[in-house]
Amino acid sequence: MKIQNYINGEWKEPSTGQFAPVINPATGETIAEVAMSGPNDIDEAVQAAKEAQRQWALVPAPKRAEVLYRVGMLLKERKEQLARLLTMEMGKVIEEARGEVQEGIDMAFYMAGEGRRLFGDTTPSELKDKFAMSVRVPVGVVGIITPWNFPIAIATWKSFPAIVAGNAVVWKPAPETPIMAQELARIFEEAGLPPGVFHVVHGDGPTVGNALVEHPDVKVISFTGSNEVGRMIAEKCGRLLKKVSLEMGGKNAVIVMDDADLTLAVDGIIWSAFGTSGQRCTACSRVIVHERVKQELERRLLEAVKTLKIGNGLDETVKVGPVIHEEALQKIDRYVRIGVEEGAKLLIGGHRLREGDYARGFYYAPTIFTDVTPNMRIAREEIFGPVVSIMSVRSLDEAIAVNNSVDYGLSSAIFTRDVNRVFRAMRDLDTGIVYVNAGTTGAEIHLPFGGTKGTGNGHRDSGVAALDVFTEWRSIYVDFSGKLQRAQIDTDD
Ligand SMILES: NC(=O)c1ccc[n+]([C@@H]2O[C@H](COP(=O)([O-])OP(=O)(O)OC[C@H]3O[C@@H](n4cnc5c(N)ncnc54)[C@H](O)[C@@H]3O)[C@@H](O)[C@H]2O)c1
Repeated sequence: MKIQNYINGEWKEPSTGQFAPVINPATGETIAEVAMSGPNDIDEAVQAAKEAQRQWALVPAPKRAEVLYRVGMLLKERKEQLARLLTMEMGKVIEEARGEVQEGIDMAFYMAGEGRRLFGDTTPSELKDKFAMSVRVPVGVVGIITPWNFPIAIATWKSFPAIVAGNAVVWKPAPETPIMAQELARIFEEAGLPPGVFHVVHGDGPTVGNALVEHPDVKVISFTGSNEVGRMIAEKCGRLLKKVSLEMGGKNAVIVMDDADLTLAVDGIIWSAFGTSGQRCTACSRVIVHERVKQELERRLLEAVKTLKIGNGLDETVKVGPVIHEEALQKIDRYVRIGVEEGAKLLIGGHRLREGDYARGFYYAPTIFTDVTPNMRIAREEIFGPVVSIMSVRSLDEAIAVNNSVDYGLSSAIFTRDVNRVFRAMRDLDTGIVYVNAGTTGAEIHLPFGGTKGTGNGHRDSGVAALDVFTEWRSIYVDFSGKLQRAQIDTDD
């Protein structure tokens, strides 16, 4: 399968004529080839998007929303087929792949509903016979740049609100996972989205991603990915005075207090630490446990990890799939060596899996460190693999301080039965998402998604908050007095 760009409603060869292999991480096999485009392809897509956007913005929003309803229905019909393709290109287990497609379905219906809202504000004017309101208007052409770990969900979080708000979209997916991008473009086409409103240009970050960021006709960049790349993009957008929304990494912690339901805590930790092989921005990579229950929690975690079946995610009984590629495996392994050198104690795992069926894919054993201290690198830096570090504390105050001591602020969780502790945690955990008696993953699409500190720059994906990224506020004053009324001057006082 040769994956082309989708520009102005047509499938096109990249101007470079170049393609790169797409590898199934479970088997190491090449399953497709993806276009490696150049800046010219971005320019062509942006010019077409600019043209199409003018007409699209004139379509009433409830009519724009009807396209999203049809997109939602098509995603629903094809859920199983899409989930299987997703598992093949990205590696996550089939159950999670179905969940990811479901996020897209939910987002389609939710944002279709926004087509009949897109609420503005009316407010009294300070002058007589004058009407004041503010309305959302589209920004124009939106550039979307996404990572490989959620190849379809993140694109739906960004493109659906952008499109319902009347923008056109140029999307650069991660080169590791182009198949989902191809499928989403096909679905938009079948749903009747006019040509030119949605484009996909494949390629690498420094060439194609950068061309999108720097293009003068792209008014907003919505980026999800690593902190290093996000910072670089933010610097460029700062110089260009371009609006940019950044969703980046996490170093998310589960706090387990001494009154916690430990069975539930173990389930929550295992699911959020080893689901998607730890390759979620919200993955649990730290456990902050009260010293009184540390030993018991460790014993139960060890037992649970031993039952996890690792392998090809297409097998329904597999719970942990491969990681994305060799480079990721090496990075994870480097961090494990660092942890050992820093003096952390390896409870389980800490090595690649190479034997038998694992020989050709990219597998890492679920890994738990204990006796980790908050200043160690494995407790501070994002590893993005199935590695979790246990730290012990003596109080809730200390747990909150340790949670908040890292540079990231995406997600956190607390297990406790004490309502006072729950409300303290809800107030004081410095993360964009807080879970009570659940793991650090599991966001729902109608709530804002994003984080504080090094995780982002204050914007949010999902929920109504996403519309703030893809619209501008326009304040409108209508004076029906028939005379010139000067604000702040022609008042009665
Ligand atoms: N907070 C969130 O919502 C969220 C969600 C998922 C993943 N992530 C983060 O994503 C990271 C993993 O994904 P990744 O390895 O694909 O990230 P990455 O930053 O390497 O790549 C993300 C995207 O940026 C592009 N890119 C790379 N260099 C670029 C450049 N110079 N200019 C423009 N674009 C460029 C890539 O091609 C890719 O499409 C992790 O750090 C993870 O935490 C965050």
